Amino acid sequence: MNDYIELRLDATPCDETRTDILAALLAQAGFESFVPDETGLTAYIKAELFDHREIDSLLADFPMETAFTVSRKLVEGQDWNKEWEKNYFQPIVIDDQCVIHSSFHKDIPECRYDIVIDPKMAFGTGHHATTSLVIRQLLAMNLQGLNVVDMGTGTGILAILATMRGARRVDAVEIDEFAFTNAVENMRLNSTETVELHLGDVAELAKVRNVNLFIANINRNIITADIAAYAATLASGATMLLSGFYEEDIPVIMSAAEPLGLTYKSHTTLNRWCCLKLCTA
Ligand SMILES: C[S@@+](CC[C@H](N)C(=O)[O-])C[C@H]1O[C@@H](n2cnc3c(N)ncnc32)[C@H](O)[C@@H]1O
Repeated sequence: MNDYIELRLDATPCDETRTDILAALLAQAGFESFVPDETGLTAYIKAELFDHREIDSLLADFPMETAFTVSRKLVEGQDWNKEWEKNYFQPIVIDDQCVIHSSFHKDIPECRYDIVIDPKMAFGTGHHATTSLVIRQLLAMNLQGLNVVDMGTGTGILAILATMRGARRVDAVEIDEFAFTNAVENMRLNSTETVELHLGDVAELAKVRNVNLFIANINRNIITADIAAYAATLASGATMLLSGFYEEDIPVIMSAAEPLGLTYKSHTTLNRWCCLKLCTA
């Protein structure tokens, strides 16, 4: 278990745009986990990767007029995950249909779909806008009998829900070894071990074909770089759900998608984040 630095950044003024930008910049600097609140953001990085000069220059170049107060402390590895989970991951209900909670939670609201996630360091508890936007789409669609890909599965949350919603085959791909291991555990917790988990990147799609629903909640740059390989897996009449980017990024995504025969169907947004639905002919 690693020791972590807990970095606390209070922003004045503070709003969701600022904490989102801050989290994105800190992610590039190696931070792994982010807990935004009304006054700022708490973020975590492995102690050996922490470089205060990088934080100073990142804040100096922050793109919006903002004053920051910064403090940090060392969090020893042993209890870190447990602390984080207990303090910050509360059960969440989406569209009155789907509850996501951890195995240690008590008094869980009853819902048609009950997903257990012990996230450790992986992304995907349903609390981030991008995850919940995709979950809402999955709850609204008929997934019965579909072949599904979940690219960038993180905790496996979307692959788990797709399986619960009746998908026939679900392939889930994750590049990060830690998240992959966590997804394996979460599949077991939800009895969804039928999900075919792949450790790797877009190259894992080489043998995947005839996909009816392709989900990728990653980020704009990876999606635009890899979308041709995503499109190559699709059956006719397939749907693609893309997230992990802002509404203003839609034209960039569409300029990569349209030459591949993918057309715009609709999009939903939450806190500027976007879930884009595309379809093939
Ligand atoms: C934003 S998280 C989404 C997690 C989960 N699917 C959700 O919706 O909450 C993106 C995930 O994609 C993974 N990832 C990043 N680049 C990737 C790539 N090129 N191929 C596969 N997975 C990737 C990250 O490690 C991370 O777990």
